[in-house]
Amino acid sequence: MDSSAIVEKYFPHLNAQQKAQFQELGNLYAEWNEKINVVSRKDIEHIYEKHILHALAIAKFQDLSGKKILDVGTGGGFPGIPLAIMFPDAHFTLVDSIGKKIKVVKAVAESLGLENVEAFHQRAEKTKGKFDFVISRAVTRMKGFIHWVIEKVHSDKPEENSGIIALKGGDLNEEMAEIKRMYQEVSISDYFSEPFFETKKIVFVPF
Ligand SMILES: C[S@@+](CC[C@H](N)C(=O)[O-])C[C@H]1O[C@@H](n2cnc3c(N)ncnc32)[C@H](O)[C@@H]1O
Repeated sequence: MDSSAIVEKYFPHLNAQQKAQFQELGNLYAEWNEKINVVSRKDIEHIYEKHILHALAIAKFQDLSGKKILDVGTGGGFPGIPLAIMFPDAHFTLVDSIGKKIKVVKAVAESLGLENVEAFHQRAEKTKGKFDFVISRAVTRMKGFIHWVIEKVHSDKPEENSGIIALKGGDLNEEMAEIKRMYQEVSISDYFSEPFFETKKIVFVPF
């Protein structure tokens, strides 16, 4: 398995607790993935690069300190769990429509002592509450996603960012042409130099 060194390379100011949590995270997913498949078997070797660091691209794009975040279709906890380690004073609600994946999320959060994570076996459409940001990776096309979450995004401070932050790959022109809203697209290779990120993007839809 690759190691948390790749996280420390791009986030040199982690405290001792965060370093320990990131170090443990790979082991926890390796163990849980034997029982419940949350990342593909071949990807577990590259979990730090392809899942953990990928999730943390959102931390490079947006400071989430103090924010309320909803991770829709979190699967085993991506991008929510790595971001919850990175932003201990932000609150994360993670939902997925598959119960056994949420079981993994809860177990991982508990093992790490993450007190800023709640996880629910729930469809996005049924999730209640208001959030500063809704985040996701690999769930559905943006048009349908906006429909699911439009009522759930709010901002107390209009001068600060709020909206959807999605991790996406490849050519997004066709998908994003379906939406009528303004959006911003950022290449993750602006932050991370590994070839894996060459085709990866962050899409921000402000609300
Ligand atoms: C390809 S997986 C991605 C999981 C995770 N975000 C990741 O990147 O590893 C898509 C996930 O979205 C979940 N999902 C799909 N539609 C959903 C919905 N309407 N509400 C909640 N979760 C949903 C699926 O159960 C699945 O776990």
